[in-house]
Amino acid sequence: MQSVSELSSNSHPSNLDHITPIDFESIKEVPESFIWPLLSDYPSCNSADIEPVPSIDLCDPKATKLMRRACERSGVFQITNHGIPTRLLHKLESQVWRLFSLPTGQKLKTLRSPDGFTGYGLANHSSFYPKLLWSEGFTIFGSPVEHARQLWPQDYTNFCDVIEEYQKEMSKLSGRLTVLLLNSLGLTTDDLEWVGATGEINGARSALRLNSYPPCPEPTRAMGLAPHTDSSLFTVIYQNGVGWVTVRPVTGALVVNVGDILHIISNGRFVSSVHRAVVDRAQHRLSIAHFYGPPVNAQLSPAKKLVDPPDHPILYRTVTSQEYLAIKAKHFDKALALIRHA
Ligand SMILES: C=C1C[C@]23C[C@H]1CC[C@H]2[C@@]12CCC[C@@](C)(C(=O)O1)[C@H]2[C@@H]3C(=O)O
Ligand SMILES: O=C(O)CCC(=O)C(=O)O
Ligand SMILES: [Fe+2]
Repeated sequence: MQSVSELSSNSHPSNLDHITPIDFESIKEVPESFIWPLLSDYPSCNSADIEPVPSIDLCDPKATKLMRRACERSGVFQITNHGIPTRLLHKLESQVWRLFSLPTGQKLKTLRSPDGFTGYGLANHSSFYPKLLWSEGFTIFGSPVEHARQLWPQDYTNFCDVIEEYQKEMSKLSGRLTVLLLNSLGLTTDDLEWVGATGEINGARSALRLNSYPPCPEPTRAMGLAPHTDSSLFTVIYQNGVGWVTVRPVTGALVVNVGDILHIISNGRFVSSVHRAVVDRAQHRLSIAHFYGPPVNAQLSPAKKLVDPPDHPILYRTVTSQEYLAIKAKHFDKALALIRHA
């Protein structure tokens, strides 16, 4: 995969093009602005050379050991026995279809603002790339009721109820995952002042990102989401099929990837996985990503137990979550380098 800097340009046009998805209903061919430099990492037809992402059963007594190995190697794994009801996943998927199949004009009523996050639009990292993303998305922080009322003035409660139920389930699952991931580092929840005993984060800054990747006539030349790492502690993703370059979906499984913040807390031991989303000629792919993150005022620094010079020097200086998000929003893939410990 090309490095992010190879793909990105010096100029960062922040015009509306990098916020407003195209009208996929009327488009018949891929405009030049969506054709990326030849991508060397499009999933090859033979899946033999695709390193399988480990699938971990959360009830397996070896779960923490398997997680540690996956997080040290790639920063991504799939989970089964996660306890999220299948009928909820199906209800969620049908609400997400319902949103993205609205007429473009209707969706554009909730277009996110240039320096905002919530609402309809291209992923924020689009502005770091000269080419445009073949995708559309919708970001939710807390309740989506304001935007839902604009999308469905007469009938918005179903959407809000399903989103709320999913957010509650994701918070519980994220608490379980936090305990397991900290244990896999030899840490407990006491090592992080902003995490409760069962892994829940008081005042968590969590977000839901709904992603839609319509069928694309030139799937090997377009980009669904450009290479990036997530700024979360970790992200839990439900996908309806097709899958990433290395992640072939196991039905019913959820994908977990390590975010920048867990990478910092692990003092660099866990990989914050660079990932991207591919598109397909025939399939319309959806994914729902839940970003689990600390409160904005949380002090982020490598856990003391993991700093042990000279073999394990401290890699990052302390920043608040808010400071890190601001550095990431401005400097994107250079954010971690900018907070390296002198
Ligand atoms: C809570 C988050 C996390 C965000 C910003 C905000 C809402 C949308 C998320 C994403 C989703 C798509 C990739 C990414 C890189 C992007 O551009 O928008 C993510 C970003 C981040 O993880 O930094
Ligand atoms: O669509 C996917 O599977 C990737 C989503 C993602 O990486 C994101 O929303 O940050
Ligand atoms: Fe991501």
